[in-house]
Amino acid sequence: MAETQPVAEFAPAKINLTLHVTGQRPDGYHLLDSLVVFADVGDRLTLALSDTPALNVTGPRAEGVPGDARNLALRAAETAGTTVRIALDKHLPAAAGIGGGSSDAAAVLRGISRLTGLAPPDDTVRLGADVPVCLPARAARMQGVGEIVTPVADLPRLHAVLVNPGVEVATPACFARLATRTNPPMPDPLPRWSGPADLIDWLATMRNDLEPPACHIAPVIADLLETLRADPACRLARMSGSGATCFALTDTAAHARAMAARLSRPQWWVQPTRLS
Ligand SMILES: C[C@@](CO)(OP(=O)(O)O)[C@H](O)COP(=O)(O)OP(=O)(O)OC[C@H]1O[C@@H](n2ccc(N)nc2=O)[C@H](O)[C@@H]1O
Ligand SMILES: Nc1ncnc2c1ncn2[C@@H]1O[C@H](COP(=O)(O)OP(=O)(O)O)[C@@H](O)[C@H]1O
Repeated sequence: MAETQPVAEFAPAKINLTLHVTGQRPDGYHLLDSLVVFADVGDRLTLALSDTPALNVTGPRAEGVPGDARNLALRAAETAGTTVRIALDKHLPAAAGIGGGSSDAAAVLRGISRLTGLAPPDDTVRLGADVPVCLPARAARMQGVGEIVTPVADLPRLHAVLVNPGVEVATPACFARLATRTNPPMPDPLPRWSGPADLIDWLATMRNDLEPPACHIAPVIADLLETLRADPACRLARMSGSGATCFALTDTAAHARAMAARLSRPQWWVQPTRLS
């Protein structure tokens, strides 16, 4: 098969504004209720249909990312029953609670759909719990173990700083340390927020249930959250996913940029961003 013209896809960082763990299935997977948004920072992929699968990982965060069949980008193509050549320009820290691998997998599935004209496979949760929500990459409520994705229309756009303190937290270890597995869900239906300030006030009454276990596993996360909350521009600080990346919400883009400059540390990944 002659290679097709490559298509480009952006794989944005996934942020769990809330992450409520509401139960556990008999197979051990946890039931979640999470308000998920996407950042304007992320990985960049190009892919083309080809005879043999290939993956080239480059970019500032390429180190340590598997370049072989373990990579979720290649596994996504396999799930779609397609052979592609993928160039992955990695900007997101891995194993960081911002769904880098899942967002790459979703970007591959979107790219393959554009190349073949076929719809993505149904059962994408098998690739990873975050893949279904990363497929549309739009603000959504995520439930079940990740397979139930309900778009949230008109979510006010937020300004934020993302900070990863340079430690990896293993997702299973984080779930395993939960004190309780049956915690209250978010309200149903979700409220309609009048604007960013209203949304932030409401978020302050919600939770990330994985934050206490992650802080126990990696106390540097608790220190980071304390630093974020002490900053004059911070309206709300919380961890995303199973960590260790945390986000601080600010009133304006200028505040996010100024806060990011104040937070610069050698081992930290710090990004001002917009979430929507
Ligand atoms: C916690 C979340 C929240 O969005 O984000 P991350 O921290 O990964 O970004 C996700 O549910 C993670 O998604 P993902 O990383 O794709 O999960 P998977 O590969 O399917 O699962 C990794 C491991 O996490 C645990 N797991 C994951 C999802 C879930 N609903 N219940 C679980 O108990 C299981 O121990 C599983 O073996
Ligand atoms: N494309 C990818 N990018 C990053 N990590 C990947 C990728 N494919 C597989 N992995 C593996 O998946 C693990 C989880 O990565 P990632 O999806 O970034 O984290 P998280 O689930 O915490 O958001 C990493 O430890 C890495 O070895």
